[in-house]
Formats: sequence, structure tokens, C-alpha cells
Amino acid sequence: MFSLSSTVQPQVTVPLSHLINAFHSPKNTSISVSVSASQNHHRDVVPDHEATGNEPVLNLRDLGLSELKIGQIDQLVDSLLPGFCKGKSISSHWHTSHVSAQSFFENKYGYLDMFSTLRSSCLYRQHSRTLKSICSDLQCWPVFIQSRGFKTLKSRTRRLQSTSERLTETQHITPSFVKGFLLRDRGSDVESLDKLMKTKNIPEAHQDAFKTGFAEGFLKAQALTQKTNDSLRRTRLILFVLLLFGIYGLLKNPFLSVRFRTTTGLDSAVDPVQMKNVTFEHVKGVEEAKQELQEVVEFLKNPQKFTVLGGKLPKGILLVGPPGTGKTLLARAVAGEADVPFYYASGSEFDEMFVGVGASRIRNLFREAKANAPCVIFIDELDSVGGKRIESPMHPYSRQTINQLLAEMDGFKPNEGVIIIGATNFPEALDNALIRPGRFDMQVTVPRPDVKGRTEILKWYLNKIKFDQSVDPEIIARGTVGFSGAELENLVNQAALKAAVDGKEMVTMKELEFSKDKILMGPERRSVEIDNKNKTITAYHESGHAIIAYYTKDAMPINKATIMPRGPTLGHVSLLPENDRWNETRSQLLAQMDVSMGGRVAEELIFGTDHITTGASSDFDNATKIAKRMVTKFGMSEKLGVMTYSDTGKLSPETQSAIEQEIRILLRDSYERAKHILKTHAKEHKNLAEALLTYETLDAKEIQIVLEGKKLEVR
Ligand SMILES: Nc1ncnc2c1ncn2[C@@H]1O[C@H](COP(=O)(O)OP(=O)(O)OP(=O)(O)O)[C@@H](O)[C@H]1O
Ligand SMILES: [Zn+2]
Repeated sequence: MFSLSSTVQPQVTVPLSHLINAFHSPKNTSISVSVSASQNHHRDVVPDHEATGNEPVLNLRDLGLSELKIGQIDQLVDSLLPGFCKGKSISSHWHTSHVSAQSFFENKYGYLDMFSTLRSSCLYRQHSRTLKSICSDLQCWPVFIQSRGFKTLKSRTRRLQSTSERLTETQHITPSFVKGFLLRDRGSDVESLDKLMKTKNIPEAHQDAFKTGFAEGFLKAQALTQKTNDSLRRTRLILFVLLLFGIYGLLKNPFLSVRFRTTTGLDSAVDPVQMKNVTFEHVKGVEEAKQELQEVVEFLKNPQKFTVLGGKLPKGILLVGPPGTGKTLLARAVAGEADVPFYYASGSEFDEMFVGVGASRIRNLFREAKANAPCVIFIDELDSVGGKRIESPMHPYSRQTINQLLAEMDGFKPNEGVIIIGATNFPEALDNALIRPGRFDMQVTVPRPDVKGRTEILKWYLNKIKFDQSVDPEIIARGTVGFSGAELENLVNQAALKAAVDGKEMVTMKELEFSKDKILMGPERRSVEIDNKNKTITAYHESGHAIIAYYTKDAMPINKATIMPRGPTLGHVSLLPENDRWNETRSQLLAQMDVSMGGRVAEELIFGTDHITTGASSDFDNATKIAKRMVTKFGMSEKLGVMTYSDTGKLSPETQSAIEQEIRILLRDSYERAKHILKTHAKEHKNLAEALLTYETLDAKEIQIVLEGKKLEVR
């Protein structure tokens, strides 16, 4: 019975350490019944393994059996100690019930179960210490672990580790066994030197030299390993530094950083700037606005002067005007003149999707500003934060932000020294609560500069570049009606770039005119191939406009005529008002219509009715617009009287047809006047067209020379 159980036992597959414990530890009870049975044997035969410490220790190498295969050990024991193997009878009993092999184990694994055979054998009982020693030297002791899947190096290491852990936990395992077990892979290195010397038959006299060489090689290999380790360490360090840089770069990325700031609400936008270098001197053409802001500067410079008299200054100033007219520049100049810190914030910065972020930024901004009073807070694009409070799914928390702004503005006294300047292009979009007295109660308009302002601005920016003395900023200013300060700055800059590209040393009128046309009408299209016929038509068309402008009393003076294609046009004539026109007379409006008609009239007179082109459509648009406004807005039609007709669609059919009739008469008369002038000045018309075909572009002086019948200097 007992031996049977031991024969069956290997079907329970347990790790080697457990088996070892089963051999050596009488305390171990965690294994199967059959194993504890074998413990009893162990106790009977070897009561105290310490006591047998003097027994000679044999190992496989000593016996010259290190090459022995595991499956052969049983046979070896059988042949060496046949008298002790009584267990054979038991296995023969088992043998009768199984035809294929002697045991389940053998059937399953294909070789004999060493342990059970050994344990049941006399060899084990009588020479247990020797066997232990043999075990310690066995480098490939079978470890029965049922595992599925791939065996990786990692799993092998883990298995080794877990095995060794369990081994060290057990006090009854001899240190040499553990050592031998753990070092079983490394032992081969030590062996190989001896083996090598033996196999190479190195004479004893040379053995020392051989060993020295071996050691040197070993040391070199170690140095190489060290080098590899060093370079690995260096690579790791470089990778780590690169990673740090990468993370830093990501945080610096505008999109990410904005998101970061947004989500954390950390961005306080409260770094003040000292604006010493910007003063009112830098802002041109907005004299009225500067005068109004002068008193704010005085207050910031000397608040006591105002408080003594009990006067209150506005807390908030609203700068209203089109984009690029210098609102930001003015606010900076206020801070610069007063020499106080300038806090810049853009309204859109407060416009956040996240709850309370906008409000908290406003709180931070005002807290910082109050701590550094006197100072200026400038909120650009105020309409995006202070727009009318509407319930919008896009900006669910905008109310919170504007409420916070209102609360902050109420939260400090008028003479505390903090001036808030807001800027907007759409004052009508602002929330009413924001523009009531006590908040943004002072409004300063910053309009587009007039011709004088434009001249000043042009001069200011021209002084920053190299320009020819022949440049007359006023001429450019006259031709840039409606330009803002920013657009004029851009004009000068583009002229400087053009001069640089053309390899010129200075900017001349030519470059300035060029960049003006580019801004007004788009870039030149030099690459467009225009055939001679079309060029001729364009030349006569444009000189038709020019002739009418030249010979009509109230028309604007001509500035330039060109047949160079630019933007959507094949050519154009530019006229310059002497001054900005605040209003226009009837005769001026009629003259503008006549000039517009000049193009088509010229085509008709020169090429015949059948050859008129589509090129006059924008001229007619222009003329019709003027005529319509004269009739419906300016009360300039005798038939319809001094009355405005705003929504012509709602008018009676009679009135509508009367208006149309009047407009048609105005246009027809204009056409006839133009025809008369061109017929009268047919010679000049021809000369000018030919000059345009030759020179492509003519300025005012050149046009005058041609029309006076003089010869143009060859360019
Ligand atoms: N009146 C001016 N005098 C001198 N430079 C000007 C003037 N107006 C505008 N500029 C130039 O144009 C730039 C842009 O102007 P600024 O930002 O002040 O305009 P803004 O009215 O605040 O425009 P936005 O409404 O778009 O914010 C200025 O930095 C300045 O270089
Ligand atoms: Zn035209």
C-alpha cells in the first residue's frame, strides 16, 4: 500500500523545492499524504542530519558521472547497488496492470520517476547525505512545473526566483545545495578554463602564462562591458534629457499651453508692462482723443490734485473706433505718459468654456492692479467679454465673467488710482450695465484719420525707413481715404519691402504708389498675357476716363492712369481729392458720373457700337449708385422733390417708376456730356491712349504733358 502510493505520487506535479522540503523537513505538512509518508521514512533512518555531518560527501563530478543523463540514474543505481533495490517487486506489481510502461509517470513523461524510485529504494535510506550532495551537483534537476504557453526568459527568471525564494525560506536546505542550485548556470564558466587546458593539452610550464592570458582577456572583456554600460547609461541620460525637453516644448506649444492655462485657470494675465517708451508722440492724427485722455494722464501722475477739490474721475474710459486706428496705442501712451504700470488683457481671454475661469482671471487682474496702483488696465475687444448678457449655449458662463467685471469695477473707489481703459469696434454691442456712469462712463472716439492725420502718420513711419526726398506724403495721404493708422503703417512697410526687392537704396513715390494700389486693388498681374487688341481697348477706355476728368471742372484731379492689370481690373485711373470731402456738391456728383461714363463712351466712339465691351460694368454701377442717391437721398431731383425714399420696395409703383425715370435721365445726360467732351478732345484722347500703350502707367504730371500736346521724356 505504502509503496503503491509512492508510485502513484508523481502524478501530483510539484516544484522541486517542495520535493526537497519533503526530503528534508519533518515539519512540512503542506504536501500530499504520500509525501508525508516518505518523511516518516526519512525520520526513521536519519534522525538527525546534523549528526551525520562527518559522512564523506560524494558528488557526481567526483564519481566521474557529471555527463550522466537523468533517465539513466535509475539504471545506474540498479546496476551499482542491486541488492538494495527491493522496491522493484512493487514496480513489477504495477507493471502487471499497465502494459505500456511501468508507471503513470513513465506513461506520461516518457522516463522513470526518479524520486519515487529513489525514495523507495534502500540507496536513499542508507546514503541519503551522499544523494543530497549529488543533488546539489546536478545541474539539470527536473523541476516539474506544469506550465502552458511560451517560456520566456522572464518567466524562467521568475521561476528561478520563486524557487530560490522558497528555498531560502526553508532552513533545512544545506547552503551548498542552494549555492549549487543558484549558480548552476555559472559553474560552466569556471569549468571551461580547466576543461580548455585539459583538452588543449597545455603543458604545466605554460599553464601560468595561459591563465594570465585568460585573465587578461577576462579583464578586457570586463572593460568592454564597463564601456557598454557607460554608453548605455549615457544614452539613457540623453533620452531622459530629450524627454524633458519634449515635455517642456509641448507645454510651450501655444495650443497646449492655452489649453493648460484654460483648464487650470492659472493664467492670471497680470504681468504689467512699464510703458515708458510709448507716449502721445507716437500716436498721430488723433488729436482730439489725445486731448481728452490728457486729463487721465494728469490724474495718474498726481491723484491728490484731483481729490483735494473733491472731483471724481471716471473709472473707465471706452475707446471706440474702427480696427487699427490706434486705440491700443493710445492706451499704452496714457500709461507711458503717466509712467505707471500697464496691464493688458484681451476680452477674448476671458471668454472661456469652463466654469469660472474667465471670472477668476478678471479677479486676478484687478487684484494685481489694485496692489500696484496707480496703474492702467487695458481691456481690448471689450465687446467679447462685456457684450450683452445673452443665454448662449456657446458661452454658458459669459454672464459670470461680465458680472465679475462689473463687481470689480464697483469694488474700488474712483480715486484709488486704477484706470480701466476698454476698447471696442462695436460700442452698440456692449451691455448697458457696463456703460452706465460709474463704470465705462467716458467715451472717446478714435476715428479714421483725415488727410492731415494720414499725412502725419505717413511721415512718422517714413521717418523710420530710408526714403527719397522727392517723396510727398501728402499725395499718398490724399489717395488713401479711409485708411487706418495700421493700414498706413503697412503701406510704408510694403513700399520698403518692394524697394528692397527691386534693389533700390531708397523708397520713392513709385514704391509708395505701388503698395497703395496693391492694398486698394490687389497685386499686379504682370504674368497675365493680354493681347494687343485688348490692350488698345483698355488704353482708350482708361484715357476716356482721364480726358473727362481732366476737362470737367468739378471732377477730382487725376493722380494716375494705368493699363497694368491688377486684381480684377485690366487698368484704372485714380483721382485724388485735394482734401477729404466732408460733403459733395451736385456738380461734383455729376462730374463723378461723367468720369465713370468716359470709359464706355470712348469704346463706342473709337471702335463702334458693335465693339463695345463688358469692361464698363463697374463704371455703370458707380454712376448708377450716385444717380440713385441723388434722387432718393439728397433731394437733387426736381421732379421728386426734397424727399428721401429709403425703402424703394415699399413705394407705390408710380413713385418707383418716377424714381427710375429720374435716374435714367441723369445717367443719359451724363453719357451725353461725356460724349461731347471726348468728341471735342478726340486728338488728346488718341495721344493719351498711345502714351499709355507705350508707357503702361502715367502719373498726373505726365498726363498733363501729353494732354498739352508735348512730348514725353523717354523713360
Ligand atoms: N494713429 C496712429 N498713429 C501711429 N500709429 C498708429 C496709429 N494707429 C495705428 N497705428 C499703428 O497700427 C498699429 C495697430 O494699432 P492699434 O492696435 O493701436 O489699433 P486698435 O485700434 O487697437 O486696433 P483693434 O481695434 O484692431 O485692436 C499700432 O501698433 C501702430 O503701429
Ligand atoms: Zn472704366
